[in-house]
Amino acid sequence: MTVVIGLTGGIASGKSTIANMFKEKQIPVIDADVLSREVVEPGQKAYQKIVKAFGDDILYQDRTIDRKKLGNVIFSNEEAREKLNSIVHPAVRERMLEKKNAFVKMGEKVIVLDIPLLFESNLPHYVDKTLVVSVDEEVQLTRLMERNQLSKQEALQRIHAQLPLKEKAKRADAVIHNNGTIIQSQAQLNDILSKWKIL
Ligand SMILES: CC(C)(COP(=O)(O)OP(=O)(O)OC[C@H]1O[C@@H](n2cnc3c(N)ncnc32)[C@H](O)[C@@H]1O)[C@@H](O)C(=O)NCCC(=O)NCCS
Ligand SMILES: Nc1ncnc2c1ncn2[C@@H]1O[C@H](COP(=O)(O)OP(=O)(O)OP(=O)(O)O)[C@@H](O)[C@H]1O
Repeated sequence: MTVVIGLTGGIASGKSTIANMFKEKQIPVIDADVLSREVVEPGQKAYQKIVKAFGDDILYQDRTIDRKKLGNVIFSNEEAREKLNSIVHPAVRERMLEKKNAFVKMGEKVIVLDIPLLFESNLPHYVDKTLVVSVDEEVQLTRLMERNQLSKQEALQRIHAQLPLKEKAKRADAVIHNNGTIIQSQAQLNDILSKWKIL
């Protein structure tokens, strides 16, 4: 039997940081953000649809997608965001399930799906356990502004494009509070995995 863990949280709350801890334990991680980049490469079906919907303005000169520009469009306009989601999400889900099934066939006992929008997209049925990485909003804001070089307003728009972290935490099977040090978060992860009798 394979246990599938759905790793989620808010933008810049620390999902990739926790995903790396799983990888260090030789547990495979399938990252929806990585897949969402692959499915919009030129030549892919979703790429054509995005160019049709958003025009050449969101392309670099070599016709690849300028993600910063597209991000500015969709995080300031809910209708545009829903349009992009409707193009990208089905392709991501298809690839994610293919990859998950391949790991199951290989006999992996634990698989992690890192899905930022797990709750927003109603995907908890894809997984056996949900794990939310949470932080206080001030910490999230500071880390997001620093990592992505965003203004406060831009960062807040991105945070508010998602379900509040408190709501995600309420729905989760377990929560890692990532306000402290990485070592403290690592200890929380180890406790959760031993409670779940994984490792
Ligand atoms: C808008 C895009 C081009 C910005 O690209 P960029 O490289 O700057 O960011 P990246 O893809 O690494 O996403 C960073 C984080 O933003 C948040 N985020 C991304 N897209 C969305 C969205 N549609 N709604 C809410 N939050 C989102 C997630 O927390 C994600 O982890 C890109 O995020 C995108 O194509 N989004 C639509 C697909 C999507 O929903 N991806 C997230 C999960 S599949
Ligand atoms: N406990 C921590 N202490 C200090 N910095 C941290 C901690 N956890 C994560 N960070 C930093 O915060 C930023 C966001 O973390 P990370 O990239 O893991 O988040 P994420 O949830 O995967 O983000 P996104 O979904 O937006 O890609 C990164 O710059 C990371 O180095």
